[in-house]
Amino acid sequence: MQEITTKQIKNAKKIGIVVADFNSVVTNALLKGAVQKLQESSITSDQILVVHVPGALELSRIVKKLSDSGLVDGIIALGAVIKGETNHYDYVCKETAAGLSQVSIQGRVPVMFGVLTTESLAQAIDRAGGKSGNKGTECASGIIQMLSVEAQIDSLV
Ligand SMILES: Nc1c(NC[C@H](O)[C@H](O)[C@H](O)CO)[nH]c(=O)[nH]c1=O
Ligand SMILES: CC(=O)[C@@H](O)COP(=O)(O)O
Repeated sequence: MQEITTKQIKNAKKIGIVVADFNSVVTNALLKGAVQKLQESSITSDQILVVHVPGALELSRIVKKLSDSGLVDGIIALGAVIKGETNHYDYVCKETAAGLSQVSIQGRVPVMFGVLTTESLAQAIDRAGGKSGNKGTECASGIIQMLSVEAQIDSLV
């Protein structure tokens, strides 16, 4: 049985991080966690490109543009969608998830879904470096794994 396992990425890869500024107290914490984890994985600052967008709904368009550009080898999309009084939350969550998933599956590079979708600000804070971890850190680990796995598959072709 041949198994493709997670390894450090070999070649100098560039990672794009597209971050929504809506709920920036939370999304900046996600960004910090992602950058810190990438640097712990030997990714230098020169290999990281950070792009800001207004809100979660704008992530998909810019992630696709960045994916198509050839500037990066993988992308982390970060956002924080927090439920309000109306059902607008449902639309923002659904369309953001669908858009990013489409870009990841059909686009040039893998995209990690680092968009929190929570019932409250407290829940979001817990997941941006609080007691429930940091979704940005998780996505940084994930993109490293994806780049390694994809490179290993390519080497078998
Ligand atoms: N309510 C949240 C939003 N709403 C804004 C949308 O994402 C979008 O920017 C607007 O509809 C204009 O197109 N965005 C978040 O990221 N988080 C929210 O909680
Ligand atoms: C997720 C949202 O769009 C939300 O913040 C909007 O708040 P509201 O439903 O109270 O208008």
